[in-house]
Parts: sequence; structure tokens; C-alpha cells
Amino acid sequence: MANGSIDTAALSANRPIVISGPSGAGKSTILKRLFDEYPDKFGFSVSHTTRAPRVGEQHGREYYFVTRGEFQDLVEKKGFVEHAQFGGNCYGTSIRAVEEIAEKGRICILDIEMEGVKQVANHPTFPRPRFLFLSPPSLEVLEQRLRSRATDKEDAILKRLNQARVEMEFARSGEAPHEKIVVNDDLEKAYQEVKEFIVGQEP
Ligand SMILES: Nc1ncnc2c1ncn2[C@@H]1O[C@H](COP(=O)(O)OP(=O)(O)OP(=O)(O)O)[C@@H](O)[C@H]1O
Repeated sequence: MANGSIDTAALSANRPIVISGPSGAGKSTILKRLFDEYPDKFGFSVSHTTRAPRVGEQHGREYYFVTRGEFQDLVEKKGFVEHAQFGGNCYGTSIRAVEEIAEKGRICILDIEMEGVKQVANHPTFPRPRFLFLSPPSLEVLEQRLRSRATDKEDAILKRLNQARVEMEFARSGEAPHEKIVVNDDLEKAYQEVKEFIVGQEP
């Protein structure tokens, strides 16, 4: 559906799932396994961005590449379920992109950070998705995992840990929309709990 009306039928038949949690909590690891186990069941929406395409990137595949003006228009029309700026560029998940996944009969998985979660939860028209928070067992364990992942420099690790503290406090506060918090201590157990939340009780 286009032109501002929301395909609530598709979105309630295949309710999107918002998964959030600190960087390093294990979201990618768990989602990859879920997509491998259920290859036809899920989808990631294609985001909008104002950054320039990189070599090999295609409009509509990696991102919808738009101008700042086009991006702003969609913000004003409340066409994004959530949007943010990183490194001077705007990024957003459009309602339309999420609908497209639901219209294919798939569950859209939205892997988004805390500010985005708040926007989705407070969106004026977008039907409420289901919210899951993936937590590391502790900040100490998170620090070890970020260090052993070895993808970040020291200052990036410290920033992620600070942000993790804020996200974990938010998740435990009464303001957070999460229906479930899964603690990723033992990976197998966490995976089964995530799977039960996502697949075990549809829609
Ligand atoms: N239960 C676990 N026990 C031990 N190590 C784990 C566990 N879960 C994930 N890891 C490891 O922790 C690191 C972080 O996991 P991952 O990259 O999936 O996190 P993420 O939440 O997707 O982070 P980002 O948001 O930065 O992409 C990885 O090296 C992963 O192999």
C-alpha cells in the first residue's frame, strides 16, 4: 500500500519484531542462526540513507539512497518508523520498507538501538511491533566479548561500554517497551529463548 495508508492487515498477520540490546550483546550471532534455521520466515527491511552509495551498492538493495530533501519530506510525513543521524548522514527505516516484508508473508526483524526503539514505540500511526531486548550477563562479560571480537579500538570499546550501561538501565526501567529480556549468558540457551519469543507465539 502506498500514499500514506498503512497496510495494517499485513503488519498484524506478520507482526514485526524489534530486537535491541547493547553492541556486543550477541544480536547478529543469534539472528544469523535464526535466519539460517528459518530461511523463508524473516526479512530485514531496506533502510533509507543520505550517504552516497559505495561501489557495488544498489538503490533498493543495500539502501534507498535519497537526498536530504527527500529524507526530510519523509520525516515530516511520519513515513519513518525510526530515523537517526550517524557521522553526518541520516538513516531511517520507512514504514513502507517494513510493510514490504510483511506483505511477502515474512516477519520483519528490526535490529535497532535505544533511541530508535523509543521512536518506534511512540510512533503515532505505525502499529505496535513486538519488542525484545538482548542483554549481556554483565558489563564485565560484555567487555570481554567486545575485546575478544577484536573489531574495535580501545576508545570505541569504552564508548560502547558506556552506551551499554545506559541501554541496560533503560531496558530495566518502567519506560522501556520490551516484552521480554533475554540474557545471553549461555549462547544455546539464549538462542532457544529468542526463538521461543519470535517463532513460538505467532503472530
Ligand atoms: N553467549 C555467548 N558467549 C560467548 N560469546 C558470545 C556469546 N554470544 C555472542 N558472543 C560473542 O560476542 C561477540 C559479540 O556478538 P555479536 O557481534 O553477535 O553482537 P551484536 O549484538 O550483534 O553487536 P553489534 O550491535 O555491535 O553488531 C561476538 O564475538 C560473539 O561471537
